[in-house]
Amino acid sequence: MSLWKAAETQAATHGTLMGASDWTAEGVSIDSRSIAAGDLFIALAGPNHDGHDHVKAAIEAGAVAALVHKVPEGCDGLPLVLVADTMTGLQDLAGAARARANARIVAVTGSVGKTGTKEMLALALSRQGKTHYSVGSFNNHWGVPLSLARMPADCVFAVFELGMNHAGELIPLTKMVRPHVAVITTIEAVHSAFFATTEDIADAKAEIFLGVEAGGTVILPRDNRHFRRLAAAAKAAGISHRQSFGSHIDADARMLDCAVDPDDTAVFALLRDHALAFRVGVPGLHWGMNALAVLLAVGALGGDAEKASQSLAAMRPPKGRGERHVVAWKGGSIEVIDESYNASPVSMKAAIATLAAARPGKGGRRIAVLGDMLELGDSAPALHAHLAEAAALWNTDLVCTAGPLMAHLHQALPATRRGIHAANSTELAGLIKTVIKPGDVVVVKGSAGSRMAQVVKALLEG
Ligand SMILES: CC(=O)N[C@H]1[C@@H](OP(=O)(O)OP(=O)(O)OC[C@H]2O[C@@H](n3ccc(=O)[nH]c3=O)[C@H](O)[C@@H]2O)O[C@H](CO)[C@@H](O)[C@@H]1O[C@H](C)C(=O)N[C@@H](C)C(=O)N[C@H](CCC(=O)N[C@@H](CCC[C@@H](N)C(=O)O)C(=O)O)C(=O)O
Ligand SMILES: Nc1ncnc2c1ncn2[C@@H]1O[C@H](COP(=O)(O)OP(=O)(O)OP(=O)(O)O)[C@@H](O)[C@H]1O
Ligand SMILES: C[C@@H](N)C(=O)N[C@H](C)C(=O)O
Repeated sequence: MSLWKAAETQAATHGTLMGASDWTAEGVSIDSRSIAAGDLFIALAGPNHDGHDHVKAAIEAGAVAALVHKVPEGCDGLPLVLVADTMTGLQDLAGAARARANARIVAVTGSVGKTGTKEMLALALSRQGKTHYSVGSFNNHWGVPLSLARMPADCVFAVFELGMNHAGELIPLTKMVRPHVAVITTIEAVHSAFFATTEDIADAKAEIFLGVEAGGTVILPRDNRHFRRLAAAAKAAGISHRQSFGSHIDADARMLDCAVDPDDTAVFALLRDHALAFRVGVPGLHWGMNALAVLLAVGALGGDAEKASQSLAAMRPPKGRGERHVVAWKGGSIEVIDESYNASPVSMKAAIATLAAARPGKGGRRIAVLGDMLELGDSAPALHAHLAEAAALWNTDLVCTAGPLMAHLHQALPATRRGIHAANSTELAGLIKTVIKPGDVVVVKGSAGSRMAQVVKALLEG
């Protein structure tokens, strides 16, 4: 598949072609360590490396050419596109991809649920037309232009995830993507160290409206306490098509009932006046709610929402966001639920609530193994301690903890639920095997920086 011919790349980036100029790139990459044959490699400067030092390696690994702002040593004669600045070059390529596209485009933001919702949209839309979507959580000033630059000219739908942790960051991203539909999953105290109030978080998420195409649609969380603020911001941005999802009686996609099972989630909903029953292949009320946003977005893009609802049974959790593993354990087995990708108060509570639906084996327990939640500012100790209430509400049998912030939860737990506490995840990874018994279901969660993936690894080793 031809994505960027040399001449198209030159025109998009106003660059100078050097070396061979008859190449056609089938993909775009910014990382020599994961080059696919046929990629165009873009050499970016980051905090740890300068991609220019890896141009030769990228071409040896199969890149057809590299976009550079200087010719690295030993790269004379290689196929290059020389530009003034490679970051601007990537953005220019993204802009050219957007300009030539006929796709109907949806962009997803929100305090949590962006990646899961993006993946559900990708799954549902792929069954209705050629769909391009961002990989992983590529949602920032590098990830969004890279994902756009990778968009094939002939796709019917495209799905992008937009992230921020400071005010102002979404504006350039949404103006680059120019979505026809913008989804806000929810507004919560995530990255709250960088905001004075959740109103400020809502305002920063509402920046996504500023790039929505004329005649576009916004999909908003009806049950969220900032719903009216978001709706007013959308109106102020000139967007007249505003739809909502939630349990609220006025929601366009209204949750009537949701049954969380060990393996998946059954949703009964009203899509305006049309009743729908469908399953999402991941357990959790939050997955059911996010699915309603997906159905509205599919409809607003011109797709078939009912067909989309039936696609979602095939959904599987993205890496570190609820992946389930059955592990042989001391003559029996345990179930490990890997939620180690990230954590915030709202997603911790959702994980604890979902654990209640798990089915331990004979004599087994429901155990939460939790690492510090980061980027929460001064309220972090209290927000950690408050999780004791969620554990009580959802009858978690035992809570093991790691990290200085989780020490506050450890103290707040009643003795009956209080498991071991370790200074950090490395220490907990060494201790956890002494606690877990056959039949247990164990959810492991913490912020990426808390490295609870080490605990998951220890458990998977059996
Ligand atoms: C630029 C880049 O992608 N870096 C990734 C790279 O980092 P590395 O440590 O290697 O060094 P550099 O960044 O300095 O490298 C510069 C370039 O050199 C390339 N390179 C390096 C070595 C080599 O041998 N060959 C090379 O070609 C390199 O690829 C660079 O192009 O690798 C790391 C390990 O895989 C990556 O973690 C690192 O990724 C960075 C962090 C990144 O942001 N990547 C984006 C593509 C992205 O979208 N990543 C998302 C996570 C985004 C995120 O956290 N979003 C926040 C909200 C955003 C807020 C905003 N303010 C912000 O901080 O950006 C959220 O809450 O969701 C993902 O990985 O899923
Ligand atoms: N609506 C929701 N309410 C509560 N928790 C949620 C909700 N949606 C997703 N989650 C949980 O939040 C965590 C992160 O999910 P996901 O990766 O989809 O969010 P994200 O916004 O993309 O995160 P990031 O900004 O780190 O990329 C997971 O544990 C997921 O189960
Ligand atoms: C890294 C970013 N995607 C994120 O989600 N950060 C929070 C604080 C986390 O890692 O849990």
